[in-house]
Amino acid sequence: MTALPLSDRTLPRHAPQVAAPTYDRSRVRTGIVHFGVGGFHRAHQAWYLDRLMNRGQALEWGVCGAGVLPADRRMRDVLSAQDGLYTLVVKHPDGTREPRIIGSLVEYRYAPDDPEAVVEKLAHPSTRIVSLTITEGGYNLDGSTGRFDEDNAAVRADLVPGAAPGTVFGLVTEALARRHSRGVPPFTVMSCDNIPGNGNVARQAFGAFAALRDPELGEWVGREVRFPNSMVDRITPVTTDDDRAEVARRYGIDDRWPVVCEPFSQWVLEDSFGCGRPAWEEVGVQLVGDVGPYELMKLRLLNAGHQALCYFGYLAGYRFVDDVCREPVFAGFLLRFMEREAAPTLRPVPGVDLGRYERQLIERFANPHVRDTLARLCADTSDRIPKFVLPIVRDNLATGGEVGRAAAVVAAWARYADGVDEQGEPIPVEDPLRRRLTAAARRWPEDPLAFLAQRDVFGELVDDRRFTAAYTAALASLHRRGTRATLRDLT
Ligand SMILES: NC(=O)c1ccc[n+]([C@@H]2O[C@H](COP(=O)([O-])OP(=O)(O)OC[C@H]3O[C@@H](n4cnc5c(N)ncnc54)[C@H](O)[C@@H]3O)[C@@H](O)[C@H]2O)c1
Ligand SMILES: O=P(O)(O)OC[C@@H](O)[C@@H](O)[C@H](O)[C@H](O)CO
Repeated sequence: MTALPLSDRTLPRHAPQVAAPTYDRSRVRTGIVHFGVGGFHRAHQAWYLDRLMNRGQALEWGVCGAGVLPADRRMRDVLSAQDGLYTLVVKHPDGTREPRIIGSLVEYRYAPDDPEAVVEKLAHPSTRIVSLTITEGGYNLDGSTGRFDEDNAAVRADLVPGAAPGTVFGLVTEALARRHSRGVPPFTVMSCDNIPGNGNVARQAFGAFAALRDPELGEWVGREVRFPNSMVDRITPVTTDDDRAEVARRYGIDDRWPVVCEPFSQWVLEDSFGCGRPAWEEVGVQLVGDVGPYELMKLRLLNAGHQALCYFGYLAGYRFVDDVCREPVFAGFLLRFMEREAAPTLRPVPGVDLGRYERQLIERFANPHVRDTLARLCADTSDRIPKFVLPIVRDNLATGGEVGRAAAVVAAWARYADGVDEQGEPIPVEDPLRRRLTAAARRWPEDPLAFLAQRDVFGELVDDRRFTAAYTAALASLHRRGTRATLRDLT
């Protein structure tokens, strides 16, 4: 089958083969500006909106994507060639595929092309929500103090009076300032990143930036802007050339950037919006007063669980999540970590059986068609382990709970950061702190605590005897006996 490019013009020719928007896209107006259009936004929020639009609702809640980083130029080019359309392929564990062309993303702006246009888009009263998936590192908070890093060069450049804004903070704050002076109510800022208290974190980051610009503006942002917390969940791997080829071969769509994901999807959202919101509850989103218990459950079981799998798996020579997860020694360790260390730190979650949730996670990770890579999970660890794993350790240290498996996860990161796997293959460590991490990791065995002594990452953990004993034992075992033997002792 010859694949046909995807655009509004070709949509009627694709629609008979693949589910496609049943709504008239020319009637969709933008009500949301989303920063960080990557795989996840397109598999999750944009999908929920598309479902509403297919029911004839939410046509005033179309998405205008926005990018600020050089890497976003590619998204700009693809989405402009495809009129914002893309194919989402849901991959079921039995091999069934569910393709759908998503139409809720109707505009895209790459901020460096025209920052003023992005600011005016944000300042326009029709923009009522600004949503974010800018990654854990995107909030520019210092890892050890949790404070907004005002020494960041891009942030400093955005604080120069009259400078064209380049960061998400500069763009959003300039727009809020204009709305304030024009008497337009502020939009809601909705973080959809995997961060404990993501709304609170966004409030802190945007509030701090606004206060640095103008204390009165900072005070207004803190008082008037809503920052709902949320728990978001759908495993969305990085799109590969094989995914593109498969979409062309199976569905005849020449899509330059499709998205693949698992069937499971969950979104628990704090119902706190200043200027209205789409009726997301009609398509399965849980709108609640307190997201806290759901969010802790997901971050400490799923995301920390990913961390409890990925370094061990990678060191042992695996490259895909499902392959590791089908090996009893790795899956057994993961289950024990969840049951004995993560779950005891959780609050009761309304309507959820945690044991079932844990087993379901292992089934989700083991889906052989999603082909999520360990490399994706192993990237940017210095932004992940402190947010997903260390809070579990701190809670357990405080209550006398078990910490041996979490200590082994941290040791596995140290062994991974060393840069060579158990087969002697080099590891392409991707982390903003890579040089320093690798240098510290390579000080083993002379200085077994060198890695953990990085207080900006681990805080006070290096001073805790119970934790350091478990950590040094696991690290020595990983170096001397390897992952499998180490994990066997811990399951
Ligand atoms: N992929 C998943 O399975 C998944 C699931 C749940 C939640 N999430 C959340 O979504 C985030 C993005 O995941 P993804 O899979 O879409 O990744 P991705 O790499 O496809 O997209 C990340 C986007 O964030 C932008 N970004 C990164 N740093 C930024 C910064 N400093 N300022 C502004 N924009 C920045 C990038 O330019 C890109 O547009 C994750 O970090 C996580 O918090 C992802
Ligand atoms: O995307 P991150 O960096 O927050 O974490 C990596 C994965 O654990 C994460 O993307 C999960 O796949 C996702 O949170 C599932 O909903």
